[in-house]
Amino acid sequence: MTTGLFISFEGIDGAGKSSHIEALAQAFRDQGRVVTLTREPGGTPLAEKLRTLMLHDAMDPLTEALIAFAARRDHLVQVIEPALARGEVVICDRFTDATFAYQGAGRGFDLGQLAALERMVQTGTAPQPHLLREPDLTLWFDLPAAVAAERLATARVPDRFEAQPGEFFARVARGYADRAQAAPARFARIDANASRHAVWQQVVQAMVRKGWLAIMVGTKTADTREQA
Ligand SMILES: Nc1ncnc2c1ncn2[C@@H]1O[C@H](COP(=O)(O)OP(=O)(O)O)[C@@H](O)[C@H]1O
Ligand SMILES: Cc1cn([C@H]2C[C@H](O)[C@@H](COP(=O)(O)OP(=O)(O)O)O2)c(=O)[nH]c1=O
Repeated sequence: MTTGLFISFEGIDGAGKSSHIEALAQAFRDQGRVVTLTREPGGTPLAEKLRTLMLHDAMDPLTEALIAFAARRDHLVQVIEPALARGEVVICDRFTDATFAYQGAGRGFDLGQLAALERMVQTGTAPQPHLLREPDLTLWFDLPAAVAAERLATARVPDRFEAQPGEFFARVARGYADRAQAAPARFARIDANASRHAVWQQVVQAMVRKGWLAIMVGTKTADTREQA
């Protein structure tokens, strides 16, 4: 049977992830793979309720971190692990790196305690009892906070996170950089300060380097898909 793949997209709000997630899912489908496209917080009925609370209700950093991990546990058990067991490609808009970047670096919550929660929540869900479930690859959309803020200024009504000041996103961006430095084999850095087409090319190259997509997919860009 085909081995499942777990791919996460990460980056500060406005980095441009959403523009490419569906295009990547389609590229895998074009090559005959079944794709589960999902997101965090969210991905199950319970986790989507927790997402609504997290994005709109005021709370302290510990509550925020616990809600993120509670939603993640349900998502892992109900959706991610079963899809990986079926050999599917799971593409997830954010995962645990977001908790380290937003609740850790952004809000200042203790990173050691987050690591303990990560172990508790992400161990024991996979068939291998001691495996800490993590993405096989994380596409990190790296963009200066000031550029992301310019992009978001006209884009949409801000939620609790998007309404944060520039310094918050500068800290979150550093949080992502620290996570990437700590696990370089898992991260593919995408220079998000480029045209949509150039960003898409980098996404495809990251997949080709892993041997997960054939090179021909790179001829289809997120732009051409949007126009289709
Ligand atoms: N490469 C790019 N260059 C300029 N603007 C972009 C680019 N990619 C996305 N955008 C725009 O920036 C905003 C945020 O993009 P989005 O994909 O929603 O980011 P994210 O999902 O990372 O928060 C949107 O208005 C989008 O149209
Ligand atoms: C997964 C996760 C997301 N978040 C935040 C980051 C985002 O601001 C927000 C939702 O992410 P996202 O789905 O990217 O929002 P949008 O649909 O507006 O593009 O939740 C955390 O703070 N901690 C987490 O663990």
